[in-house]
Amino acid sequence: MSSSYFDIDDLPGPSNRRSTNREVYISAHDSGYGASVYSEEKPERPALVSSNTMPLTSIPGSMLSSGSEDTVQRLLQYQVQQLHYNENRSALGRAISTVMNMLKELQSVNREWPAQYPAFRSVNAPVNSSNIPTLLSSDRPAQLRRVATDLSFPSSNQDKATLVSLSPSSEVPRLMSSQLSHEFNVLKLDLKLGAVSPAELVRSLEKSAIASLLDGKISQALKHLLSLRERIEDTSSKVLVTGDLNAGKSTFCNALLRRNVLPEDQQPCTNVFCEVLDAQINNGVEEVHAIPHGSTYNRQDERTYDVFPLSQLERLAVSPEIYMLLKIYIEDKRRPEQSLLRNGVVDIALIDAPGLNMDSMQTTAVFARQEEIDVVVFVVSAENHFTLSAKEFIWNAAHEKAFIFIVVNRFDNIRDKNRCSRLILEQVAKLSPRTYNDSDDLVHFVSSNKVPKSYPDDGDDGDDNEDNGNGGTNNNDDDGALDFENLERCLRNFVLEKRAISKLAPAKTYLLNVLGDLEALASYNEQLSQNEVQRLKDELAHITPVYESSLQNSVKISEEVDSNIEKLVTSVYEHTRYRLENVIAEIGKKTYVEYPGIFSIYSYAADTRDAMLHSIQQSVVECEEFARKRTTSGFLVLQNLGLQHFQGTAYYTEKIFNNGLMFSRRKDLLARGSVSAPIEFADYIDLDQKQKISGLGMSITLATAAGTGAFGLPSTVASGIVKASSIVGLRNLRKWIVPALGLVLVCGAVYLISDIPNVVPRKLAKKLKRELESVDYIHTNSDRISGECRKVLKYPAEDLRSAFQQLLDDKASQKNERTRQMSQAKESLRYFSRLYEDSRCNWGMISELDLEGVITGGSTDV
Ligand SMILES: Nc1nc2c(ncn2[C@@H]2O[C@H](COP(=O)(O)OP(=O)(O)OP(=O)(O)O)[C@@H](O)[C@H]2O)c(=O)[nH]1
Repeated sequence: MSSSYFDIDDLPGPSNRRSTNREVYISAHDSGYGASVYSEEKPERPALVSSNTMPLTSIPGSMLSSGSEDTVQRLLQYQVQQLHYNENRSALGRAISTVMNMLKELQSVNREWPAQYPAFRSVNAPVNSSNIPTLLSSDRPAQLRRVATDLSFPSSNQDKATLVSLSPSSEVPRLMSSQLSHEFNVLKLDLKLGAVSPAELVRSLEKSAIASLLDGKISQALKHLLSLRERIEDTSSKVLVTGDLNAGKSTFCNALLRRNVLPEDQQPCTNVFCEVLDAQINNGVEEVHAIPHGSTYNRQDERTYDVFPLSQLERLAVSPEIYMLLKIYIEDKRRPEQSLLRNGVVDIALIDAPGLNMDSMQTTAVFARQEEIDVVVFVVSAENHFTLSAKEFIWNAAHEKAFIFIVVNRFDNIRDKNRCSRLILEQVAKLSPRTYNDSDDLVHFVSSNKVPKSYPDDGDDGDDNEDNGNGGTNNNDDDGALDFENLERCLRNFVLEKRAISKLAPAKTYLLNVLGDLEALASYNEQLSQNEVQRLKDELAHITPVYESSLQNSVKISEEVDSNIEKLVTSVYEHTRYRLENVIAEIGKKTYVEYPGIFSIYSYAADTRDAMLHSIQQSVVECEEFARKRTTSGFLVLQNLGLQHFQGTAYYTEKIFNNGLMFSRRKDLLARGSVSAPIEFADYIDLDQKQKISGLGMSITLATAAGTGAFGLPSTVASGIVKASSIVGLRNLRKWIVPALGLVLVCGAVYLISDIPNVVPRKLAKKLKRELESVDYIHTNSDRISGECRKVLKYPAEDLRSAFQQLLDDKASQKNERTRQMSQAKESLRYFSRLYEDSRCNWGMISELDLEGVITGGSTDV
């Protein structure tokens, strides 16, 4: 039996190499719930969908013993089918868990490192990127696959999309042109904003905004997977019976149930959807649960429905204004192989829909599209053939891939049965060629009111086996019963087969779509991560040597700068010391001011002292000037170093050096008046012993010379006097001593006074030297001047060092940042590679699940 009974010719064409292959899958496996994805290579991973052995529903011994060989064989087939169904169901259940875990992991990864999302470009949109031609050069037409489990076809104006990169061309993954040129299904972002194309939007949106949109999509997918899991775990199956007004839908349902449950009338009588279920579900109690509009039915909660006895059904079925659905629990006492509701394999619920008219059409169409409806049985009156509403409904259903089983009822009223069936089949062929091809299984001509009921007491009016008077009957009752039995068998098979498809196929298709999207997303991000790792590697390869050489330079230059500054400082110190030592050693050795005479000796001394101090101070100024020059040249050397390494960068800025500001704070001691050398009386007289003696000797000599000279006595006379004194005796000598001493004193005084011009400079020089020595003047000044050089040069040196430090800090932070990014990119690469492999592998395994494999083919085998 084919998998789909209506045309799939209008499915979109293949979109790319992989999609092309997937199309093979689609055409072979599409069950009307959207296309699938395809993997060329067989997965190598351990089987996600390993065989599972669900216990077979045991066949009651009574059935085996009481049933015919045919019945036993049929039951065995049901069991095998059920086993296959269970295997697929549990495999899909596990696959759903696996994919949910993958999605959850992606969600958490995406929150930490936003995943990149490829942009799609409409094939009609202008191409402006240089990498686009490769994307468009593919010889396949772009296409869309249907999204998720949505039954509707994509409209013709839906985006036909091709992938384009949102990254710079250097980062364009190589896979994009070949493998990613399809649009996402489940994880497709809803990017529609006026005239802006999704591709432009993707490009313009922040990475984080894309990530949060993707996050939302993942959450939706997780939710949907949960509902799919619930769906595949649901063991029941729902059959919707619909058709024209008065076609005999209720009668057909009753015939299937072998019991008059639903109200039948020549007048339209079913206005509310009636769902007939096995009373076992309702603890074996036969009753009606009428669900009012707006209420969500929960059998455990009586507030969600009203309870009525079965006898009230006729009244309830015509109260659409109060109730939207009637759940009718009835007991089917027939054997499982006969019962439809409780057949030992699957719990089937029959839903009798109101007859189709313009009002009910939409509602029924929506109802038929519901996920839980596994099969739609369309009842058409053999007398009326297909009405317009019927054609419209079947046409739409065909396009929506709902599975339709056609029952041509009231066949007993037809005289020329062959002509009738030929005409009806011709109509079916036009409406749905596939259904026509399988018409043996899918189109049945019956007379529902001729089916004998097991419960004649259920309000049966007794005309079950009689003509209802609507026309003559040429139908042989036995033939009719056989026809109906055949219909039942086909319907049962059809339900079982379609249940596998309607319940499991959406899960399979959705999983394949999610995995296809994950694979594409992973592949894209894997490639981006690879590019990122390579880019970071290149950057690190560039940054690391720069950092290391900057570090070495920085240490070397810092040491050089320190040593050069110290050399300069030492040279300035030594120069200053040498200069001051010389100057100080020389003071007192020359005449500084003219001696103005005995009456101005104080000013003479003061002027001499000031001149001496000035000469010292002058040399200090010269030393400072020398230091300024040396410091300026030192500054320039440092600045050149800075410019050499950092010109044009923000690390170093050129500065102007004003050496005139040097020594403005720390003044020379003399300038500060610390060395004052006050003038004292002693500064005029040199009482030094040696000087004194020599002075006195000199004065005697002078006195002698003066005496003799003054008194006109020759020196020989004087010595003669001395000799004479020794001859003349002490008395005579006494007469001479006083005048002689007076003479000596006068001579001494004359000498001292005359020596003042010499004594003052000498004494002051001595005094100054002593005072300068006491304050360690030479060292202090040398230290002050050289220290100022060090202090001043400290600033450009610091600037240079800080420039190096900033450069190093920058390089170090760049290096650290790149290293951090690298580890992230590697982590991301690992993750996306794994996601890619897992997605591919799981996709391959799920795609191999054959949901219909065991079906033995409708009525022919059973
Ligand atoms: N002769 C004949 N009459 C039938 C057959 N099936 C149903 N009827 C009669 O057709 C009339 C309508 O049957 P219903 O089962 O109420 O039809 P329906 O399609 O459920 O009606 P609405 O739901 O109200 O649209 C009843 O009088 C039935 O007895 C049949 O196979 N042969």
